[in-house]
Amino acid sequence: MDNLIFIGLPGCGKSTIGAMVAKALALPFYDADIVTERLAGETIPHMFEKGEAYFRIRETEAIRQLCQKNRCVISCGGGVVTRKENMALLKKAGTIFFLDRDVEAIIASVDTSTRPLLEEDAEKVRDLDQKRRPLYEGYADVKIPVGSAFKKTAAFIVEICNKRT
Ligand SMILES: Nc1ncnc2c1ncn2[C@@H]1O[C@H](COP(=O)(O)OP(=O)(O)O)[C@@H](O)[C@H]1O
Ligand SMILES: O=C(O)C1=C[C@@H](OP(=O)(O)O)[C@@H](O)[C@H](O)C1
Ligand SMILES: [Mg+2]
Repeated sequence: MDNLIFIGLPGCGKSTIGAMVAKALALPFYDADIVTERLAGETIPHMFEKGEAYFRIRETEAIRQLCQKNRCVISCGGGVVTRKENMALLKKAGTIFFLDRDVEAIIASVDTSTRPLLEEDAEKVRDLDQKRRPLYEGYADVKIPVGSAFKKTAAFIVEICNKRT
């Protein structure tokens, strides 16, 4: 309960900004992708070789475990919104922040080699944006615009959190 949870497109800054926010608020930080890799004992690209469905099952196991935590910062993988089960768990576990970064900015900077769904083609972020935007918007408690300076975005989120407590 009472966790800060980040969702949004791959490359929008969830992992980086989540870690910054956790540090500033002196809260534990968990990256769901890293927890998934640790639980499964294999990398994300390796899991995707067995199919996206296999990765999604492993991802849900990580989300289930993370949702037991209290007062932590949790950065999810971009596709967490594709399973209702994940979002039912996360909704109960804390406040959901949708990090909304311009798709073109993501395409210009994202590392495709570690993200199997982008398979060396960052343009695929456009399709993901079309499919997932309604989900990100629908599940968000708070929508945060992300500019080029992640530090500023993190500081803005910290300010919101400090005002709430
Ligand atoms: N401090 C920063 N300021 C601006 N852009 C950054 C910074 N750190 C990383 N990036 C860019 O943001 C992209 C996404 O970061 P990441 O946190 O991994 O996103 P996500 O976890 O949402 O996929 C990276 O590809 C990188 O180009
Ligand atoms: O958008 C997606 O479906 C995915 C996003 C990735 O996380 P990031 O959003 O941190 O890149 C990772 O979970 C996996 O490659 C699938
Ligand atoms: Mg990430």
